[in-house]
Amino acid sequence: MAMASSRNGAVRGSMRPVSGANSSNLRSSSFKSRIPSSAPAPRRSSSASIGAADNGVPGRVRVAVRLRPRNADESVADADFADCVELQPELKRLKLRKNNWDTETYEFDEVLTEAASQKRVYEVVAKPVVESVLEGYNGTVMAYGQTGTGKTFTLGRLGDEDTAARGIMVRSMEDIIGGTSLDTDSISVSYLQLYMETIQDLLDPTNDNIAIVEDPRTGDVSLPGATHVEIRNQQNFLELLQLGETHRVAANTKLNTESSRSHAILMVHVKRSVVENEDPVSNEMESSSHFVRPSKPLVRRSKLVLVDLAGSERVHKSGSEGHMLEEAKSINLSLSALGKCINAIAENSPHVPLRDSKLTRLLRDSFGGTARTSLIVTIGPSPRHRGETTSTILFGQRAMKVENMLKIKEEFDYKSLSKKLEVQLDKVIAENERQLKAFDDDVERINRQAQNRISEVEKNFAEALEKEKLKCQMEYMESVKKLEEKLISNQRNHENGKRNGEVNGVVTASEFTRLKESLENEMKLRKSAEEEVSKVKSQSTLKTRSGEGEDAGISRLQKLLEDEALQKKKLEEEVTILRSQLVQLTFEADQMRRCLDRGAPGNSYSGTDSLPSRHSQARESVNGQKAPFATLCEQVGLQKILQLLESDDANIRIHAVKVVANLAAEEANQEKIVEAGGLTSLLMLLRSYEDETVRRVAAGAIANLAMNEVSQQLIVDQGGISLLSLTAADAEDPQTLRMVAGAIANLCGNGKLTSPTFYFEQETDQFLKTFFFMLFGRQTASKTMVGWWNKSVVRNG
Ligand SMILES: Nc1ncnc2c1ncn2[C@@H]1O[C@H](COP(=O)(O)OP(=O)(O)OP(=O)(O)O)[C@@H](O)[C@H]1O
Repeated sequence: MAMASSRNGAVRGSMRPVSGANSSNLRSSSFKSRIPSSAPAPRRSSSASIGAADNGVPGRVRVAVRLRPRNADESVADADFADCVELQPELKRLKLRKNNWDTETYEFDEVLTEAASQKRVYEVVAKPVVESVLEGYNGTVMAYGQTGTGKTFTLGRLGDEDTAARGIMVRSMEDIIGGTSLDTDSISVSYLQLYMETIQDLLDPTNDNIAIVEDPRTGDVSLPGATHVEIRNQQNFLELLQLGETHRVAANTKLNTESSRSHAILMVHVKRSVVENEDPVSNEMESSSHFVRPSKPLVRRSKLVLVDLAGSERVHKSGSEGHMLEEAKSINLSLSALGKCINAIAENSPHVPLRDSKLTRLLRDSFGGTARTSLIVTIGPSPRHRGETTSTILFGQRAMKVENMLKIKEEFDYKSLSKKLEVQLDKVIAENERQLKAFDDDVERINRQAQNRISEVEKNFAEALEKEKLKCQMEYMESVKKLEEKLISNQRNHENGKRNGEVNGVVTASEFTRLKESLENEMKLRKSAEEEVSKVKSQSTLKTRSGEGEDAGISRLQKLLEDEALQKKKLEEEVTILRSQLVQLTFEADQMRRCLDRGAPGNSYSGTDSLPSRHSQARESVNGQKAPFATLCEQVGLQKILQLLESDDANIRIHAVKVVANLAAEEANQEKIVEAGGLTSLLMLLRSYEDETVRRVAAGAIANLAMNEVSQQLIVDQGGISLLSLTAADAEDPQTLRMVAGAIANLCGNGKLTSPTFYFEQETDQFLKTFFFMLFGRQTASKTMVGWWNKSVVRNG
């Protein structure tokens, strides 16, 4: 391999001054403007991948000719001779002097004189191709010419000392970087040389035999073994170019001190993302959906191939020998294969010998393929190389006949689509997570509020419970205190009575004992109630601490509260009864005392033995205070006392009926008792047969009620007479009979009840006994009764 050296001017310095060039009359023209058919508008593919079968846009290979200025040798050697070519750039013509008197004229797409700047050369030769590459087409810019005519100068100069000297490679990359976006597009390069029919990697010299891979379906050529370097900026690229140049094979020949011995191929891969226009129909359909359909991403992959061919040479002129001769042969062979292919394509030959050389295989897309191709042929002015110049010009002329079919390679960018979908999915997931978190926060907040509310309710409940308990305790203590006071006062009275030797058994010791027991029971009940309350409270505290089953706890507490209320009600009933008992006892003691004072028995029913009488209505005490039963009635309530008549407890019933009987002795209460349903209850007790005392006292109560005119009619209406008669018939106790008789007497005494005959249809002994008592026990028996006695009872014996 020949010594590596720079061929791009970075080392060799700048171009020598143009000699003999007259550029003042040159008219600038655009290569692009002359190839309107090669500037197709970008179009969109309807398929995922656009193959070669798709309709393309015709695009002829454009050819420009560039004349190198005379070099130092030529200035000396050809000093007396005119250039072998004469350029007419304004006419895009070149006149080739065959000899002093004969010229041949050739037309090119662009004619660039020795004075043409690198910038102009780039703009007319390469820029249209670069623009096409940015649009998605493949493009090729190739330099062909005799050795030493300026191919590398045109293509490969870096211009690091003089930016004006930058060649096509550098300027192309500048425009590609400027025309793409780092965010959405990518640029990568491979730099290779075809040397002695092997493809070598200029970016990695160890990679020196790269295979050409052809896609049998599309015919696309690729070099998968080549190094691909991503380009992020121009500096990046310049460094790569320099690196590649150091690895390119060059040699010193007679015609070029730095003659390229290989074809250099720079491949620039451009991948651009384009967004397909939205489909309005599907957009409408999807507008109602929450899912935002991502725009359809497409990707266009294009390739710019910049080829700096090795120079064709006549070996006897270049002086190549030995290995260099082999190189020259190989170079000429590949260039000749390229020429043959171009000829075949230009002449529409059915066979194009692409396979004759690796160069033609590599460039199959550039000539007769889908790429936009621009060829610059470089020539020297020296008449000594007229033959080689002619050959170059003819090569260019044939190339101009080659028609390519430009096609965009466009495909769906699945990678980008998946990336976009991933981003969208991430957004949806993030949104979902945000909503979930908000929901959890809401739940937590509601839970917290509920917990606070429960705590508040529990606190209120505990407070209410405590208050209720205190109230109960206070009431209880008060009741007990009152009871005890009354009990003490009764005991005192009792003892006084005893001392006076007037005890008649009304308030017995056993009754006091029972009362005491009742009080003790009451205390026990109260104690158990208190225990229950503290138990409930501790349960409530435990429940609150554990924080479990608040609802169940609350309902249990409510149940306990209800039980407590029931218990309280019971206690109240008990208190009522005790009160009534006390009142009863007080009353009886008072009555007894009064009787003793008067020296005669009381004449109203006392709940014991006294007969009811109209004269016993006044129940006010001497000093004008209310009677004890009236006070009881006010304290306890008549309704409650009457309810006790139906109590399940016989003891309570007895006390209740006694109280009611005493109440009934007071005229002011009689109507109230009847209106509150007391009469009905008393009549029922009369017939209950359960206890003779009850019957007796009930009869006494009825007898008291019978003194009232309103009550009398109600007694009759409710079948009271019949009940009294029946009671009289089966009563064993003379006291009972006496009470019944009193009741009937009071009823008859009214005078309004004129048909009592039915009383006497039952002529039993008991019945007669009743009336016996009635007649002899009471002076106030009615005349009707006496009449009946005379007529019926006495007559019948
Ligand atoms: N247009 C030009 N203006 C000034 N100098 C030029 C021009 N073209 C070429 N040269 C000079 O001519 C010499 C040969 O040029 P270059 O090496 O580019 O030729 P080449 O065609 O690449 O040769 P080879 O095929 O042997 O590699 C170089 O010194 C270069 O600077």
